Amino acid sequence: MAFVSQLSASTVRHLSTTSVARAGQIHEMIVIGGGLMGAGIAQVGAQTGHKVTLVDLNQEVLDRSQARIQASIQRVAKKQFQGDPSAGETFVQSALANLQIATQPHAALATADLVVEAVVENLELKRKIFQEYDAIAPAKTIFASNTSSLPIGDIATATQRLDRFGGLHFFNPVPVMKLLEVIRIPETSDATFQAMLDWGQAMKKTTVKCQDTPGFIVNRILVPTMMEAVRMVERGDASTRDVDTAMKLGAGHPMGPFELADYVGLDTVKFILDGWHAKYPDQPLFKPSDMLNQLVDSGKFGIKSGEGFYKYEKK
Ligand SMILES: CCCCCCCCCCCCC[C@H](O)CC(=O)SCCNC(=O)CCNC(=O)[C@H](O)C(C)(C)COP(=O)(O)OP(=O)(O)OC[C@H]1O[C@@H](n2cnc3c(N)ncnc32)[C@H](O)[C@@H]1OP(=O)(O)O
Ligand SMILES: NC(=O)c1ccc[n+]([C@@H]2O[C@H](COP(=O)([O-])OP(=O)(O)OC[C@H]3O[C@@H](n4cnc5c(N)ncnc54)[C@H](O)[C@@H]3O)[C@@H](O)[C@H]2O)c1
Repeated sequence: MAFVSQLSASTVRHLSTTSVARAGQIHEMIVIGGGLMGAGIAQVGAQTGHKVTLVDLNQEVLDRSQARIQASIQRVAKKQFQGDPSAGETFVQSALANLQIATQPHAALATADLVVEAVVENLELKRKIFQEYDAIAPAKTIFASNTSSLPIGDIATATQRLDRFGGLHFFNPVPVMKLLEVIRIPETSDATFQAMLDWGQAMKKTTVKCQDTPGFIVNRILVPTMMEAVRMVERGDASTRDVDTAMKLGAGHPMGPFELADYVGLDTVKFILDGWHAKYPDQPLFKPSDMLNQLVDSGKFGIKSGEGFYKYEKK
């Protein structure tokens, strides 16, 4: 991350106290990673009146994120302001005015109350980013990861601010899914945890609290269910299509497990599965899946690449 190294420590004033942004006082936020999740988090932040800076590796990726955000805000406005297009347009324009994009975070980091990281599911990358941000962020800034499967504590120890570190786990698609899991590590201070919960409410999400336990709440239950679906197909018990149909019509899920995997992104699904297999090698459910590996090896990442378990029309 050359851009962070370019900063001299003296360009950003470090506060001498370790007080965090007070509860309900998170106004300025940085989202690192403008992919599926980061773009959604940035969008909802901007829609709910936060000053947001979205950071990614290059302008091309950021332009794609911005286009996705614009299209999604339009959908939200159409739904929320049915029959009042002028109010809808005001909503869209004020949300967009709250959103900046940047390949370098330093200007925003000088005053940020919160940094939410949503880069690819790779522990070393997340640790490296947080270590670099920690050296230049003010003391008040709370750091949080949107990781699906990595222990928050393993990411947080790259920083000197364990008391101001937590997990903020959103669900895909962020503008639609109402849940936010708020995770604390043993060192997270009560003030930090409360600030994250209050922020979740300001983001108009329903928050649930969880300790730093594998998969938090949803993925602890969802991942084994999805893996059981893979094992069924591998054994030849049923087809992917029939498993999906069964779970939608018989269990009331909006998407079947293979549709959901394509929606999440098979590259991300593989990161999660490989990580859990490395951590729990004796758990047969998390053993690598040839079916999944072959798709990822051939660049079939699901909806985002146009093909995964199913084929999709390019948007
Ligand atoms: C099996 C393979 C391998 C398994 C390996 C195991 C590894 C497991 C990996 C686990 C991954 C975990 C990932 C993460 O940590 C946790 C998650 O996020 S899990 C995912 C959670 N999400 C879901 O479960 C989504 C379920 N699906 C739905 O709810 C719906 O299908 C949908 C996505 C909302 C889409 O609904 P549809 O009705 O199909 O489609 P519409 O287009 O009509 O949309 C409905 C409604 O929503 C609005 N909308 C949809 N998308 C957006 C958007 N991006 N922005 C704004 N608005 C959106 C749309 O306008 C519609 O509104 P309406 O018109 O109805 O008012
Ligand atoms: N996809 C989901 O359904 C989902 C749901 C909840 C949580 N998550 C978690 O959210 C995180 C992001 O997942 P995603 O699906 O948005 O991934 P994604 O691949 O869509 O996006 C990741 C983004 O990170 C950017 N990036 C990579 N390295 C970077 C760096 N050094 N600095 C800045 N940006 C960088 C990439 O360019 C990309 O735009 C992962 O930890 C994932 O586990 C994913």
